[in-house]
Amino acid sequence: MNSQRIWRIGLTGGIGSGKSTVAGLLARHGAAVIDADAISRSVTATGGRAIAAIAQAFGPQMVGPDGAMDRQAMRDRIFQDVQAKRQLEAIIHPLVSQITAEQAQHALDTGHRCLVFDVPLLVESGERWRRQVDRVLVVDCSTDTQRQRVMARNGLPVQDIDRIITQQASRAQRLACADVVIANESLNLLELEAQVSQVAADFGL
Ligand SMILES: CC(C)(COP(=O)(O)OP(=O)(O)OC[C@H]1O[C@@H](n2cnc3c(N)ncnc32)[C@H](O)[C@@H]1O)[C@@H](O)C(=O)NCCC(=O)NCCS
Ligand SMILES: Nc1ncnc2c1ncn2[C@@H]1O[C@H](COP(=O)(O)OP(=O)(O)OP(=O)(O)O)[C@@H](O)[C@H]1O
Repeated sequence: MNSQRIWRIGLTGGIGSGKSTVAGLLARHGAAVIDADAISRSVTATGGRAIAAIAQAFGPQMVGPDGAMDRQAMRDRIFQDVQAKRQLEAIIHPLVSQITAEQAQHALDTGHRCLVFDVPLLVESGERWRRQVDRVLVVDCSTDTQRQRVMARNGLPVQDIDRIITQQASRAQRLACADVVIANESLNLLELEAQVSQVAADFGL
């Protein structure tokens, strides 16, 4: 493929699929990674741009004494109440879009030719994200592997993980949107690196 062209890659996958790991590997190949989860965390951290709106919509108890959103309380709330989830997304997603666009412009200005948008909810967003990217790269694994990885990573109880998984697009829906799939199942990290190197080469990295 032409190494001079600009590639905008939408990287997505279910919770614990390995998106951030793949994003980190693509960054090592020279991609500029724009991480929607990290931006979402920054706007809900102490002094973040979403804090005032969150306190207004959910009550001041949803903001801790440090001025950051109480993430555990919010997780417990939104994955049990679809209305609350929509309300939080309506506050956070426009900010994420705005900061994403700023970071993408900065990446282009500093000479990057491959931009990777790490967006957990790319498929769920319908056309909103898909029309902004040239290719959709899905990191895929079984639901059981998702559970095991998330439990090992942050000790979330399995019923909480399952609640999140059921609120996300299904594996089949995600695969139906994919232009490229990284099958991150029964692979050790070296084997994953090899798959990512192949994908990176296809995008001029
Ligand atoms: C629910 C929150 C408080 C949980 O925080 P926590 O620190 O436990 O997890 P973290 O932010 O690292 O997210 C982990 C994963 O949860 C899943 N997840 C997060 N938000 C959502 C959501 N709105 N719908 C479905 N899955 C979600 C994603 O797979 C994500 O990668 C937080 O994720 C949040 O503020 N979510 C709303 C904003 C959002 O939609 N973020 C997703 C991408 S912009
Ligand atoms: N092939 C693999 N072998 C072993 N561990 C892996 C592999 N892929 C990912 N992991 C581990 O699984 C966990 C989840 O991976 P990662 O954080 O990249 O997923 P994610 O899709 O970004 O998750 P989330 O949506 O929750 O942010 C991490 O601890 C990571 O190190």
